Amino acid sequence: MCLFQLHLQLSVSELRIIYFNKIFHVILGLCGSPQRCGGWAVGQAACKESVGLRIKRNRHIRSFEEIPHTGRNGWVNLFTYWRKDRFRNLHTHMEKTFQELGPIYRERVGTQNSVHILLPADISELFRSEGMYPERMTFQAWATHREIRQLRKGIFLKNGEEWRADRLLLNKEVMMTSAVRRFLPQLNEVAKDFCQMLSGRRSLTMDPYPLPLTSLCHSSTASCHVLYGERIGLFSSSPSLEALKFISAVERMLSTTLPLLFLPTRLLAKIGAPQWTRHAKAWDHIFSHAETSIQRGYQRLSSLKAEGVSDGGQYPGVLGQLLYKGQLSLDLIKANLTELMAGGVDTVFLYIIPHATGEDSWAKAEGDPQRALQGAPLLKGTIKEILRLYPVGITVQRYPIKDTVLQNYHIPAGTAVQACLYPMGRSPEVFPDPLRFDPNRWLSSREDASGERKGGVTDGTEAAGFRSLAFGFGSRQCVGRRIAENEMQLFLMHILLNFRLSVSCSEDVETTYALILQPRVPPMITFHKL
Ligand code: HEM
Repeated sequence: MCLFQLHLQLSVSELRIIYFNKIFHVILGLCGSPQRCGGWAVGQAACKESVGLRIKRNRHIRSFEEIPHTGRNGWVNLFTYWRKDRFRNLHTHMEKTFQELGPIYRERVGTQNSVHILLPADISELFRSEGMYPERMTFQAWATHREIRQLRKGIFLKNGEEWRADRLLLNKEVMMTSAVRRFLPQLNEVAKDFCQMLSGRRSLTMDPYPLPLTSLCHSSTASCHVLYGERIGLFSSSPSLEALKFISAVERMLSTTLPLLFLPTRLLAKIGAPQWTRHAKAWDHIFSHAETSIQRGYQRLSSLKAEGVSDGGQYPGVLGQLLYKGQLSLDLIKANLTELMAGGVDTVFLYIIPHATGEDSWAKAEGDPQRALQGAPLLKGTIKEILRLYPVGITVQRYPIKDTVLQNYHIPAGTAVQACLYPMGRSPEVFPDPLRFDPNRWLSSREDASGERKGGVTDGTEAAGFRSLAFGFGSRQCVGRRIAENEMQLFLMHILLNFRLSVSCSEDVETTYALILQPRVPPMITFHKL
């Protein structure tokens, strides 16, 4: 699942963030709270050693029960969540709780009990105990929908060997460098067409409310082009009804997921509760859209094959690649592409308000999108910086497969642990001057564990690689990552090549959480044709 949130504003000499400029409290030090753990610094130092070593050397590992917590009764907590409308402010609630309790805390909400961490050293420790088949917390409502409708699950919902088998096949189509090379021209074409669509007038001011829709249109068009090898028809003056209905179904699916997170979905389904019915109907629509696209793609490829016509070297989309290879059944192709398509659409809120970065990589690359992106490190840094401050998904969750130690507390195998990205991105312990928007902080030459560049690094440990985690980490990280990153960078590059942008006001813009992090009110943006 996923969404782009780019929100910058021009300044004379540097890119400066303005969109979400609410000043949040920085993470406080450790002193004061009686529940606070033995020491943040101690824990960080300890995490540089292996868990095994620490267990031997440190005779004072504290018990799980001693981890600072927000209250023992999950139902009282759930009631407080509801009373204080905390579901929509989960990210700021987490940030405040870290400030009060230190770098690790437990929270029980309803029947869910999880440990929260934010320091890269601890997240790197969590990564080391995730095993060969990493698992996330499940969206039970999504799983219930597949079970009730007797549909196959895709990688988002699968676990164990079944997940790994599908995931390895999909990695070849969307994550590997050879795959990226194949689909870059599709993404480039969509980004160019989007600019073309905006180019009709010398200057165009976009109302905040259609803007998210426009962004969704861009992202879904890009994902659709890569996944199915066809355009979804959203960039014309009269976008196709089918495409608009699909987008609205994805929006409904997302907005109805959150309230179902802490409720027994099977029971709700049995009694036909309206919350459930709305959710299930939205998924039904998403599946029927995928079915139609797959049928169309299948027929197109079959007729080309029957006529002995080659595709002329044209990329047939992930669908075509999977069909040609025949390693996944049609049911599984459908299950996975539906999840990929929903994942690709739900995220893209692209509010890019930058000034020209001074990078002339496009001219130097002579129209080759791959070369252009390679020559534009600041674009990459910009995207990372935005996702640092406004991660789409506010946490990444794992269940360690072996007992581990975090911040000197014993964490039994199987505990739900949430790496909290939003508080991490704003922590001065992790990023110097965290509220400053500075893409340059990512321009270091060092690489992290996933081959990505590190940013604003404050120490030289392996954990330094665990700072840019908006796409998750390890083998379960976002499978759409390469699509998303390249789509965002190309979009940003084409916008910069064609427009100067400005934002009408510099007032604070607050964020809200609705399964993904969103702006409460998107800003008004003007595109001035260059
Ligand atoms: C800004 C864009 C995006 C962000 C920030 C994002 C973020 C994430 C995150 C944090 C995860 C969980 C990773 C983990 O547990 O370690 C995830 C998983 C996933 N994402 Fe994305 N995503 C984005 C775009 C996309 C796109 C474009 C697609 C599809 C084309 C996609 C499809 C998926 C799928 C299918 C999974 C589940 C992978 C698995 O369980 O193996 N995402 N995403």
